Amino acid sequence: MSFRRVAIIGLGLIGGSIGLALRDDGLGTVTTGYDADPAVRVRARARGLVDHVCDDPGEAVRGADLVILCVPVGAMRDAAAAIAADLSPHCVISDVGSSKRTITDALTDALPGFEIIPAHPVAGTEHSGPDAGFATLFNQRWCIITPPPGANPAKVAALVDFWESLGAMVETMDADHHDRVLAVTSHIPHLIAYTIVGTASDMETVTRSEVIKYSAGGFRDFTRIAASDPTMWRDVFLHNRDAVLEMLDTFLTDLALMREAIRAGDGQMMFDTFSRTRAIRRSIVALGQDDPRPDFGRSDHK
Ligand SMILES: NC(=O)c1ccc[n+]([C@@H]2O[C@H](COP(=O)([O-])OP(=O)(O)OC[C@H]3O[C@@H](n4cnc5c(N)ncnc54)[C@H](O)[C@@H]3O)[C@@H](O)[C@H]2O)c1
Ligand SMILES: O=C(O)C(=O)C[C@]1(C(=O)O)C=C[C@@H](O)C=C1
Repeated sequence: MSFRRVAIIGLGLIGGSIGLALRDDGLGTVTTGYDADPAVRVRARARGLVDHVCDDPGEAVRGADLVILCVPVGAMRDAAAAIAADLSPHCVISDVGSSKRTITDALTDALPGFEIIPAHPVAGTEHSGPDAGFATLFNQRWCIITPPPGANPAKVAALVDFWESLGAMVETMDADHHDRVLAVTSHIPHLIAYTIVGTASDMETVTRSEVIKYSAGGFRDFTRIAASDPTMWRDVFLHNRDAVLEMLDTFLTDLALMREAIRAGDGQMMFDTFSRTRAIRRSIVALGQDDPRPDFGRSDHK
């Protein structure tokens, strides 16, 4: 089976990118969309993010065989409740949220009896909103699908095909495992970036102008990540709390070891750690999995 009519709820970076990618896929998929913010709907129409931008969530999902919720993690339950009465009984409900356990539970509660197959494209930028999306966002990027136990295998396979048709590489895993992995690879890195940029700008001995003036190197890379959407990231930390706290404890233990090495002048410990992490970066690049976007991975990106 393949999805002929796709409804996108939330027309920001991720929803808009899905719409644009579907427009370009040549498969003739009909797309509809809705966003709670009227100004976003205006921009979505102007950019042609979907074939039909609706002013009502129910109208957007009527007749759809795939509905993808592309709203902040904390808005998933309300977005699901708003479409419940208008869904076709056969349709698949999915999402793109950055954490998976609490979303799976919220969607199962809000939409009893529907086929819910959560997903997370591990692709994004620090930009958000309807003008931020682009059709190639998912090319060669992972999309993790977390089918709940008992999910219909044919519908899971159709969702895998759907994401592959957008250019993504797909992996399936359990929602709790997803949340622990992403806590380390995405959520804590964002927390570190938000914190270090905040720390630097708060320091009394480093004026704001010095922070800006000398931010050409590593700090500049942190500022890109720390510019990510505050609503999105607040929700991620509220909803992936347990996994983030667990991984944060491990990170803080390692940071304390590093602090002790610096205090004790243990150059060998630092050299060994930095050599190990350099090897990790080099293996990512060798696998061709550093960022394929042409303007990323350079020190002069915006
Ligand atoms: N930004 C990233 O890098 C990235 C990557 C992968 C997944 N995600 C996930 O994708 C989701 C969307 O993120 P984004 O970056 O596209 O955010 P965004 O801010 O660009 O877009 C979200 C849109 O949802 C709309 N919205 C909010 N509540 C709504 C509701 N109840 N009904 C309808 N519309 C509603 C907002 O008006 C906004 O336009 C989030 O769950 C996020 O965790 C983000
Ligand atoms: O490239 C970026 O700007 C991102 O932060 C994208 C990123 C990530 O951490 O990799 C951010 C959150 C998502 O849920 C998925 C992707």
